[in-house]
Amino acid sequence: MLLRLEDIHTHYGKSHILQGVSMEIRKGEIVGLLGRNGVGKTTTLNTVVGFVKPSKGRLIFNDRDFTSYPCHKISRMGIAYVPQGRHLFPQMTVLENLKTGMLYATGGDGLDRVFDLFPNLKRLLDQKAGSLSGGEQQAVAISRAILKNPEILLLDEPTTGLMPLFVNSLLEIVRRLNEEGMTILLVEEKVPFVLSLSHRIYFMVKGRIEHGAAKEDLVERPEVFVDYLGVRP
Ligand SMILES: Nc1ncnc2c1ncn2[C@@H]1O[C@H](COP(=O)(O)OP(=O)(O)OP(=O)(O)O)[C@@H](O)[C@H]1O
Repeated sequence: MLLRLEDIHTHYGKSHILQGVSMEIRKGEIVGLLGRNGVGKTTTLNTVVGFVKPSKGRLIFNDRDFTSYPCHKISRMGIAYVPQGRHLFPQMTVLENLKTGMLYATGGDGLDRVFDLFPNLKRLLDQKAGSLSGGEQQAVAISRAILKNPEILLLDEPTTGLMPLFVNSLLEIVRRLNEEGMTILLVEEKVPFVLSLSHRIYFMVKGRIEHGAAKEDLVERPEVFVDYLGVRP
């Protein structure tokens, strides 16, 4: 098992947001995390990367308990995050943004790999990140995350604000990263996107994982999506 969440409880002040989240992600998988707005998907990712500390439960990565680790140590361990909204530095150039991802770089082919995945980035290096299109910004955000050569990449709503053409190329990029060995945890509201990519999907309801199933099982039982999300895939 690469990443395991064991009975995770997370609070924001007095609000008890995660109420016992347990899930497992095996090496090499793409795992989707679905749920209605506000059930705690982003909080789950924020808890894994150490932005917020759980009040109860354990986080395990490669058999190591990292529940109490600070963010930078979690990042260095091999967990990368592309947050919702991308969080680039808009006034900095693309290259400067990428360099922030190289601070803790542990190896890999660095920028060559990024240009291989996103050839267009090469001619945008001197442009301010804030001037780029949504698709280009997403490319920078993903590139910055994978420069650390992580074992697992957490993606939060990566298709938000992308034109359909970019959504398709993002799908191919995520698939390719996975084929090259990267494990992916994907939070995304576009169900067809998640269904197309994921090997397994977890369904979250009010701060808990209520259901988890392999993609093949879900394809045959679309009513599961209605039960947990209120939509058909
Ligand atoms: N910093 C915060 N302080 C207090 N409450 C928060 C904070 N961030 C999120 N919440 C609350 O925690 C709950 C879960 O939010 P979260 O963003 O994890 O949900 P989500 O499933 O990712 O939903 P969405 O798809 O809307 O992003 C929501 O009720 C939200 O209002």
